[in-house]
Amino acid sequence: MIVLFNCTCAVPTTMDSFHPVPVKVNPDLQKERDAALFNPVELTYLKDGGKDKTERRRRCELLAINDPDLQHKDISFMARNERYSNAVRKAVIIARKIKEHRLTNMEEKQLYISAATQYDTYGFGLHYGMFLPALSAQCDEEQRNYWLPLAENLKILGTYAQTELGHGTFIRGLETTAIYDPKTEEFVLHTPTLSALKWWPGNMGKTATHAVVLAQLYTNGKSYGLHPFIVQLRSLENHQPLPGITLGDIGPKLGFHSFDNGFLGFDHVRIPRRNMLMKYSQVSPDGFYIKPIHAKLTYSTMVEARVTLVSDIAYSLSQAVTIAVRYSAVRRQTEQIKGVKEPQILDYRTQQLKLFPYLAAAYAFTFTSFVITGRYIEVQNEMNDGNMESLSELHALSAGLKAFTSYVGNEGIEVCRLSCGGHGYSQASGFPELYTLTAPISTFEGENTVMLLQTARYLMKCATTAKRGLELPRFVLYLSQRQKGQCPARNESDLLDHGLLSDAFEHRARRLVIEAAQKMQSNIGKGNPQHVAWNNCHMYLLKAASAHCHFYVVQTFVKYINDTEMSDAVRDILTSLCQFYALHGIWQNAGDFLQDGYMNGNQLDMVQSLVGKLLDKIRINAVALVDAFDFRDEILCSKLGKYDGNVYEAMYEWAKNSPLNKTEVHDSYNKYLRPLMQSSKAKL
Ligand SMILES: CC/C=C\C/C=C\C/C=C\C/C=C\C/C=C\C/C=C\CC/C=C/C(=O)SCCNC(=O)CCNC(=O)[C@H](O)C(C)(C)COP(=O)(O)OP(=O)(O)OC[C@H]1O[C@@H](n2cnc3c(N)ncnc32)[C@H](O)[C@@H]1OP(=O)(O)O
Ligand SMILES: Cc1cc2nc3c(=O)[nH]c(=O)nc-3n(C[C@H](O)[C@H](O)[C@H](O)COP(=O)(O)OP(=O)(O)OC[C@H]3O[C@@H](n4cnc5c(N)ncnc54)[C@H](O)[C@@H]3O)c2cc1C
Repeated sequence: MIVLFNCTCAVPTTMDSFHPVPVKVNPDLQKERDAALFNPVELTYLKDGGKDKTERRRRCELLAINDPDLQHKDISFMARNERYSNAVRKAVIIARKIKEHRLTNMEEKQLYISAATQYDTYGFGLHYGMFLPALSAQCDEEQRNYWLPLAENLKILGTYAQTELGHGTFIRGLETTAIYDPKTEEFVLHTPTLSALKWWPGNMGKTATHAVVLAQLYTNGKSYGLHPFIVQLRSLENHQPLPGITLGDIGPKLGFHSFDNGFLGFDHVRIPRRNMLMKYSQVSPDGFYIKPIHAKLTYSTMVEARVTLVSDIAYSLSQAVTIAVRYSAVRRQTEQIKGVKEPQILDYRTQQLKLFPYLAAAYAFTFTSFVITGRYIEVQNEMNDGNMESLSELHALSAGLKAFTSYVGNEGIEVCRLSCGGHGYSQASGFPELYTLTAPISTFEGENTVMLLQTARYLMKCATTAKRGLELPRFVLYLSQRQKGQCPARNESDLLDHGLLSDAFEHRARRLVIEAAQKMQSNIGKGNPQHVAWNNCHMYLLKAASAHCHFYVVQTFVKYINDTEMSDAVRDILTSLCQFYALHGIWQNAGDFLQDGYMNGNQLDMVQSLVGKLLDKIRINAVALVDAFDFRDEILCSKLGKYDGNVYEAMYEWAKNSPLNKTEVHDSYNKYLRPLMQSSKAKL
């Protein structure tokens, strides 16, 4: 390697550091680490749930990273076909290795998969991410006993086929039909129109042998709405599509290049009656329909996926800020005083204002993901006991948080990319892959606007319940409390109080929810039908749902700090980060806090001044805060975000591997350039 950058510092060799020693660390990055006011590893333990969990995670990651069978050239240099093939190859190896390493616990499997796939998609993502969860949630016991062992042992490979070419959001409008034929005790699956082709399901184009297909159930001449069916798509002998089934890949997308999102059509395909997943609703051999205990139980796979996506977005945003903060500590730009070294770009206030809100959000979303995952497990247990009471709450919470966090997460990743200037645009930065992997989270598993409107729908009902003085679930209890008048902050120190900040977001959410409910009422009062009133009020509803989610995140951050044991140093930095998250949120949404006079101009001035002051507190700890996420270089896959900060050498090495550099003179010179240049009459 040509050394273009001379480094002098060695990585600290504490017991807790897992980074390879002795690499030379960029001195600017080392200086940042030396100046930090807390030990990042303490925060790592906190985030992972304890030192033993951190160690277990690192062991799992190393198992994958050090495995020669899982190595390959950089995916940036692969064409799509090669990427797909590589993803499938790795998925097969991963499955074998998980058994060999006896990784039985789900968390360990996920850690291993994530380290093994690095920043590419997992070749069996839909199989494990949606097919298996759908089977687990929707099969009755006999079906579970039959299908789960086949799926778990990869004897069959599955996908989740719901969306159609003409219908994604409005799933009640899906066109694929499953008509019961009592004579043969079979369902006949059919795609009646072009727009009814299943379109988008991941791993369906080329990989899956089976699918959980969502189709409109008809029996005895009556329609009973959407139900899940397990359907074999390809032969288990030679992988050819079965008779009556049309399958293919939908072509290249913005990202997800290794993924075979597919299309699927049925031409009167017959499946046995017991291929309808019958945990909640059943069709008897003679065609009698038994309805589920809750109408929306068919949608439960999506709820689970939305909960998971909150963790995924927190993870991706953490990666983006890690890359951008480390690079900003290493990158120097624009001489300020003649002859004095250019400053680190991290010292520019504008750079801090770009990055620190997302650094704070990455922590806020991580803690939020813990809470929503916990709530999901609680509700799941209640539902297993036949109690469906909290399903609507969970739907509203997961839909809203999936949308709120993915909006911010996608925006944050793009801002982080921009904050790295030109190099952020290179695939070497890791941003293009990170961005395109996370961008569709705003769309899949429920388009974000639609999801926020679902949350709003629930909040409108709660507002009515509150008005009637009836009981509300814990997470919306605030709607039944009276507004607290004006913000009591008299000085900046008052504004740093977590309770006061949480109250401000609570006030804003309650006001916007009540306002949206009033707008709806007055719209309906004017004689508009419900759906027209709803459409007329979209802007209020969206704002109300978003403010509710924002409050939920602030409140969760505050509660996490209050309820969790940690050292004073870590508490101090998390407190600053939480204050910054909340104050920056107020500053960015100042209109909402001023609109009803809850805050005044003077208080807003103080908010702005505090945002500036907190930048300094975060600045000194910024590198340590991203180090605490504890991403190995092999997982971060970014030449800009390397732990040792030796960015320029890494970029140069990486560029040398570009396929265009295989020969000094490219073929196109002889084919095109030379004839052009030599045909010219002009002589040198
Ligand atoms: C060895 C290895 C072992 C282990 C490995 C472990 C892990 C594997 C590792 C990695 C894999 C991880 C991830 C996967 C990999 C990659 C991911 C890649 C791609 C992602 C895949 C993407 C998939 C999809 O996108 S699937 C399709 C998703 N589609 C949607 O989300 C559609 C959105 N639309 C809807 O949800 C609905 O139609 C609607 C918009 C909600 C409206 O529905 P509907 O019209 O029916 O309802 P109404 O509006 O009339 O409301 C009626 C009523 O129902 C309530 N409601 C609605 N939905 C729900 C619900 N879900 N639950 C509960 N209640 C619901 C609604 O609020 C109304 O209530 P009220 O009447 O009371 O008001
Ligand atoms: C990478 C990727 C992977 C996917 N994987 C799968 C998969 O494995 N299986 C699967 O079944 N599907 C999958 N999907 C499909 C995905 O779930 C849908 O695209 C998603 O649910 C959004 O639906 P849509 O495309 O119909 O969007 P649309 O609903 O057409 O959205 C377009 C616009 O219309 C607006 N809009 C729609 N309805 C309303 C409304 N009621 N009120 C206000 N505005 C509205 C939206 O806000 C948006 O702005 C995948 C999609 C992608 C991009």
